Amino acid sequence: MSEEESERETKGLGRYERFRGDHPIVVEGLVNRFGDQTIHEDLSLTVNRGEILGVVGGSGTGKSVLMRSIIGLQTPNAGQIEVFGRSITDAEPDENLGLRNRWGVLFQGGALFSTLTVGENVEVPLKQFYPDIQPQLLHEIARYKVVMSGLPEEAASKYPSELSGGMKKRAGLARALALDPELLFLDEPTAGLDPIGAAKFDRLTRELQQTLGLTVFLITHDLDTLYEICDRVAVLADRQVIAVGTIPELLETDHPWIDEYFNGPRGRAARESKTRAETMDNPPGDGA
Ligand SMILES: Nc1ncnc2c1ncn2[C@@H]1O[C@H](COP(=O)(O)OP(=O)(O)OP(=O)(O)O)[C@@H](O)[C@H]1O
Repeated sequence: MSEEESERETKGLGRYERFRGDHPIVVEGLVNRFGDQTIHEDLSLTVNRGEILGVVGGSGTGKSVLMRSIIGLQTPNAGQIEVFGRSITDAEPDENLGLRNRWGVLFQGGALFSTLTVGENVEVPLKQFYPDIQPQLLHEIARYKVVMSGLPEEAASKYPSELSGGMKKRAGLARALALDPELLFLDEPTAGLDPIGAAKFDRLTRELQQTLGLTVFLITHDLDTLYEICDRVAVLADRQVIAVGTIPELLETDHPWIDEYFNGPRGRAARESKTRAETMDNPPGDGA
């Protein structure tokens, strides 16, 4: 084995290689407890490369804790988590797995540094992973990510307090995209946005996923988002992922929470809205 091959064997993917496996995230037998409260018990989930996976569940079912476990911010009590084929759970908290620059995260609320401009916020991960980068290049990359996230270029010099809720989400997205990730984690990206802003954010997510070849792990309560852009949906309930599949597949399960969620008034409205949009795009008799 050459030196290069042996290094790859121990370190995993080289920085400029893309993950070619089918499943960038594999979670098996995950257990998370806080005191005597069990959040996850034997939870398993496999994410397919290139998909947008919606993650849903009632409040407090542990969607954010699951995301935090996958990105190594939460040490589980038991179980295995592999990201890009490397174990997150076996690693020491500070161990450099060569993975953290391969994913981007949009936390709930954006989690921007309030004393930094939007551009400077985007520069933070760039500086962390490329400490020798030239300032001019740093600014240019940051501005590019700002524009890519659907913000005007001038937004780069604004502070988070000067932005609307929707713009803050886009700024958080720009920072999540800073390092050209292969995997994007979005925690309730459309929460607090008006329906038009939410629909625009959904479209942006889909466009970015398609053009950049991203795999997206998307926690949401937004039924329209699920219908519009998610390839599959994972449902958290009873401390586990109780079902994962396309929405039609989920509708065939007879779990009461899934039934109430998708067949309740909001679920029906989202489905009808999706059907209406599809009918307008492909009117009957248009396919001849
Ligand atoms: N660091 C922590 N210490 C103690 N309990 C925690 C901690 N983090 C999360 N929890 C608890 O774990 C449970 C799951 O939290 P989590 O934020 O993952 O839920 P969620 O499904 O994302 O909820 P929501 O949809 O309301 O955002 C909650 O009861 C929460 O209080």
